[in-house]
Amino acid sequence: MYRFPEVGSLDFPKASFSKKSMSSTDCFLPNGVNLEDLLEGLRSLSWGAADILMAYARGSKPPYGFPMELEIEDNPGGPVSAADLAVNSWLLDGINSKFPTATWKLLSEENAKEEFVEGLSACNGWIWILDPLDGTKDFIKGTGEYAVHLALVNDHHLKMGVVLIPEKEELWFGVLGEGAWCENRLGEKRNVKFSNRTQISEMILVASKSHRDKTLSQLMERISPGETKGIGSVGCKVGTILRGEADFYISLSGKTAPKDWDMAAPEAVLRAAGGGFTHADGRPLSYNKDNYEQRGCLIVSHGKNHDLICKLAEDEIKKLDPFFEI
Ligand SMILES: Nc1ncnc2c1ncn2[C@@H]1O[C@H](COP(=O)(O)O)[C@@H](OP(=O)(O)O)[C@H]1O
Ligand SMILES: [Mg+2]
Repeated sequence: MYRFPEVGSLDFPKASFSKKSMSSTDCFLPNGVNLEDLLEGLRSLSWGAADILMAYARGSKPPYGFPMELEIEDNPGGPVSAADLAVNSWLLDGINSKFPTATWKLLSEENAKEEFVEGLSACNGWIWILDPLDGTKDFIKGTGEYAVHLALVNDHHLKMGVVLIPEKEELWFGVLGEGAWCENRLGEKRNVKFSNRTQISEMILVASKSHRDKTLSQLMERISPGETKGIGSVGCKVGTILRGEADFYISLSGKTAPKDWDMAAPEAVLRAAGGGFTHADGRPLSYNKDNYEQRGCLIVSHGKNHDLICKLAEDEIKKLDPFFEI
């Protein structure tokens, strides 16, 4: 049986997807789950989610009986809209009904509070980590920079991820150790296309627009890339790297931190494609632990000079804040 590499091991598997190379027999999945059926189920759930979100984004009636009104609740952890809640229930119900016998648990940004009480954060075994709407602030503003994340984790290690970017008609899949690819609504596939830029002075850095404190701004300035772009949603930022439009992304926690559901699926797709996704000291991320926070300085890149970017970021952050926990 094929064993997937551990999270964080930068062994750069092949970047392209070949259907021939992937069979349901050599893929390590929960008992009774077949890879082809899983991919098919994820395709229909994802495009259904795209229909719901795009309807809300355009002010038209969402399908599947979800309410028309885009109500928005302002919470300390960020806004939650009717679109977040609709896609949350679409995904949770959909996974349960498509795979009724699978022995996995379901954790999503929207059910995390209840599940945390039940101790799901510490659970071993199979678990889906879902972000029904990543980039809610951008969704509300209407920039189109929003995504849906689904990641499958076993014993705290990533196995596969799906990142849907509705406004670009892109459905990215990544199976660790197998490869990553993009599909459109017709199921037409294309490969990841990383850029060839490796000189920091010509590389393009993407970062959050709405979570950019003084330390992150100073760090970005000190790293001094060729260009810097502010993009909403972690999935959309990683999408720019997968398309070769950008080269690396830096996430820095401050008073708040991104969570498992922000990082898990984008990491799975990027690493399955051969990219790098680590803390600046090279440590891998680990999922569904304690409070689901992904604190520290995270470096996400096309993988061609990941160690160099990490070293530079680590040195600079130590100068800016010697107490920062990388
Ligand atoms: N420093 C931080 N603190 C809290 N959340 C963060 C964060 N950086 C990123 N995120 C989360 O990551 C997602 C993308 O953020 P951004 O667009 O700023 O990069 C958002 O998720 P949600 O939209 O799912 O809440 C946001 O809440
Ligand atoms: Mg999110």
